[in-house]
Amino acid sequence: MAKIRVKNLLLRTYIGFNPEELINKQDVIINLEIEAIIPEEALLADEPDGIYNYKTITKKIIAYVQEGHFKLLEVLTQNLLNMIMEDERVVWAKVEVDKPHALRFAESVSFEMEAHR
Ligand SMILES: Nc1nc2c(c(=O)[nH]1)N=C([C@H](O)[C@@H](O)COP(=O)(O)OP(=O)(O)OP(=O)(O)O)CN2
Repeated sequence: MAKIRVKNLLLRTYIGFNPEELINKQDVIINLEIEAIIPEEALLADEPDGIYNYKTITKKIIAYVQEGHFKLLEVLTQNLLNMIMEDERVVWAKVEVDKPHALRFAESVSFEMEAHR
């Protein structure tokens, strides 16, 4: 078992329900923690056969977020967590999605959710 962290994935998407947010993309910053089963043979051989490939899930998330339209930050966060948990090799995962500049006077606002199998 190992914990994979994808840190500060900076993407742009439609996020929010204010009129201007419905038509203008905004930055979101995504942080992932994923506890996944590591195949013993991959460790022994130092080969990627059967590994939980962190690039695969990251690219899937990039495509989903950049092509999506979301009103609630909690919906985007929950959907990303569900996507990660679809893989049976994932034992536990935590997702935090920041919406920087969303609140006047605040550096950022985020939702954090986690799930375990
Ligand atoms: N479980 C693991 N998954 C992945 C590993 C790993 O060591 N363990 N390593 C890789 C790649 O080496 C990755 O680190 C770099 O891949 P790449 O340069 O293709 O990533 P990019 O996001 O820069 O790819 P682009 O297509 O150029 O955007 C992957 N998984």
